[in-house]
Amino acid sequence: MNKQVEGIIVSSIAGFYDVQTSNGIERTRARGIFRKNKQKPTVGDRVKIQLDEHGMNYLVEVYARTNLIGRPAVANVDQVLLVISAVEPEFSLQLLDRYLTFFSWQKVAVSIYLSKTDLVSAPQLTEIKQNLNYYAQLGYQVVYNWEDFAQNLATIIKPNQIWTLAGQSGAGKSTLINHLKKSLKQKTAAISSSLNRGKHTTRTVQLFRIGHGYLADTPGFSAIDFTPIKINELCNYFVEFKRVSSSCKFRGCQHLKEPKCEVKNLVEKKQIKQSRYDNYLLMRTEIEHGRLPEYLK
Ligand SMILES: Nc1nc2c(ncn2[C@@H]2O[C@H](COP(=O)(O)OP(=O)(O)OP(=O)(O)O)[C@@H](O)[C@H]2O)c(=O)[nH]1
Ligand SMILES: [Zn+2]
Repeated sequence: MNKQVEGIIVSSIAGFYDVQTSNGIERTRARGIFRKNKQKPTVGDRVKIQLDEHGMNYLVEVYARTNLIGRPAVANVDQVLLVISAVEPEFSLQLLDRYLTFFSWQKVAVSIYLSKTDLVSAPQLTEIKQNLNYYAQLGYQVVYNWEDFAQNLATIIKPNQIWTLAGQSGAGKSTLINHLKKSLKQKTAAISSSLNRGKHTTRTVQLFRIGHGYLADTPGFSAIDFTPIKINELCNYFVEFKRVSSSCKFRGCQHLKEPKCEVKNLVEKKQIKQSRYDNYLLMRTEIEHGRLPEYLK
């Protein structure tokens, strides 16, 4: 008898998909129907598989995705661990706002990890922390110390959540993954040793089990493009603008030249950070021109 079970694709190699089920990992192949429909099963996809006692398991259904982000792509990302460096590359609020806006649009929660704190002076670090405090107050988790974070990861990552890393090139994503992998070695060993990989197969991205959730093992992505965002919706992805926008006089207020705008009012009162507002205007211009600035290509 054939049995159908559900699971999550944790890695894909040369046409095979490894699916974590409640009974461990099953190696499967995709049915031809996926190729015909130009639907490419992807790591992170929630799927239904058919187990065959003769050893050929098939992936029979891919459930609708909440999102598909990164390079290599991961589906159904719940949370991004955004790596921002204190220096090399220089700490940038503009960059931070770009990422936060992009992920807000993609309906992905974000935790912020500040890397390279060891390379800046105490006053520089204090200034950066003051800036990041604003974001902590908005509700973003801010992490300064990966050791603490690694220790608590199993409880921070909720059951079946999928986490991935993002951040500028050189920010320290690979370094962080390596730290985390080392400190989680015992817990992640199960997946790696249960699969005997061919030597010359191309690997894409693999999900590691952490507690009852998953973390992608590759750095995710550095460049983002939010020019597909509709310009009139951009303000909804700035969480503090969105929260107060019902107090603006006009419905659908874009917080530009409209009278009695609560966002502008709070910027003036310094309750909304000036740089957030400035970056909002910059992103509007960018969407209008429909292109990525040179330095992010
Ligand atoms: N001193 C110090 N160096 C760091 C830290 N994190 C990363 N680095 C260094 O910064 C450089 C870039 O780090 P990576 O981890 O390769 O950065 P990445 O984000 O994976 O970069 P891409 O692969 O280009 O996207 C490496 O030389 C790291 O050793 C840190 O916390 N402190
Ligand atoms: Zn307004």
